[in-house]
Amino acid sequence: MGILMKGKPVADAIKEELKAEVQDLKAKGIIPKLTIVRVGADPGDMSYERGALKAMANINIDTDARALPENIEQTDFISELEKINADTSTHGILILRPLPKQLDEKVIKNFIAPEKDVDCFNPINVAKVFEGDETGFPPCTPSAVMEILKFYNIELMGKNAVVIGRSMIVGKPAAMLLLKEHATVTVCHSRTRDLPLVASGADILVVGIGRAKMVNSNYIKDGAVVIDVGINMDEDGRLCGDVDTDNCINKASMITPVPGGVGSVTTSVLAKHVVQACKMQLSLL
Ligand SMILES: NC(=O)C1=CN([C@@H]2O[C@H](COP(=O)(O)OP(=O)(O)OC[C@H]3O[C@@H](n4cnc5c(N)ncnc54)[C@H](OP(=O)(O)O)[C@@H]3O)[C@@H](O)[C@H]2O)C=CC1
Ligand SMILES: Nc1nc(=O)c2c([nH]1)NC[C@@H]1CN(c3ccc(C(=O)N[C@@H](CCC(=O)O)C(=O)O)cc3)C=[N+]21
Repeated sequence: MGILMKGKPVADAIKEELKAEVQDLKAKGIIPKLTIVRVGADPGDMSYERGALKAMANINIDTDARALPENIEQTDFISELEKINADTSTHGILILRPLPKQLDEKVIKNFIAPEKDVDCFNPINVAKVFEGDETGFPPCTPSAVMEILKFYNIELMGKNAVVIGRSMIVGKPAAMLLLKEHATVTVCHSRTRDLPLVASGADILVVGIGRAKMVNSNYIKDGAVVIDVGINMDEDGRLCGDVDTDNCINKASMITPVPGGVGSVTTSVLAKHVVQACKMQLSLL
């Protein structure tokens, strides 16, 4: 029987460390601040925003949540963004994505100030993650994956890691972060042939697909460590991952649940990035 790797103790450990750091900053008259930019009212965006605001309040990080109209034009969006870039009281900016289609992410990504870009939208930060340069912020979700692996003492050096999914927010950066820790990384996607065969070669399997419970025990090597990044709704409208946990728990040695796994660590990582951004901007790092 495999062990569930819950996110809460990981999130709590990150938060405790941050609270002390934020207190030290406060003594210097500095309060880190995150500005969240949301366009429209997508339920996924709203739930992430709620979680983020709660996490920041808990750590005493200031927040400013901007809700922009669904039909905002690109020039107006960019001028809003430039104002936030220029506002020295805000240290981190989270733009909830994906943006509606009139807003071209390929253009907008270049406008977010790289030093405030706490979720890796700007290509400068993408390049830093690719290089393994820790002055750049990886996206919070794959960082949360790495925090969980570290917390549960999962050895990565020389291990076979398979990532299913190649998006810029989950799969690709997760692959780069695993590579930095000396895992041998394979990245799979919708065109991968015989996915169960490739996945079952993994000592560590990271799944970020967006297909409810797609990954079953045929994808799992005996004793594998499984990280489920997926956030989906099942037939009964309940939150579930991309991994069929009940089906895999006897084969895997360790597995993250959904809810209560990666998603519950993501907002703590976001807070960590905001504090780091604040310190960098004030030359305290
Ligand atoms: N926990 C958290 O904090 C977060 C969780 N998520 C969740 O993670 C999941 C992935 O999100 P995201 O990366 O944004 O999604 P995307 O839709 O951007 O990417 C999905 C990836 O999965 C691949 N894929 C889709 N279907 C299959 C299949 N049948 N077999 C193999 N590969 C497949 C796609 O391949 P191809 O490239 O070939 O199309 C693509 O690379 C979602 O469930 C999302 O809700 C996302 C962000 C944060
Ligand atoms: N730039 C950007 N980055 C994102 O990471 C991003 C985004 N935009 N837009 C919206 C989606 C959606 N998303 C969620 C993450 C976790 C839960 C979630 O439910 N998490 C917890 C429960 C709540 C909690 O404990 O905070 C869990 O998995 O148990 C929901 C939604 C991130 N996203």
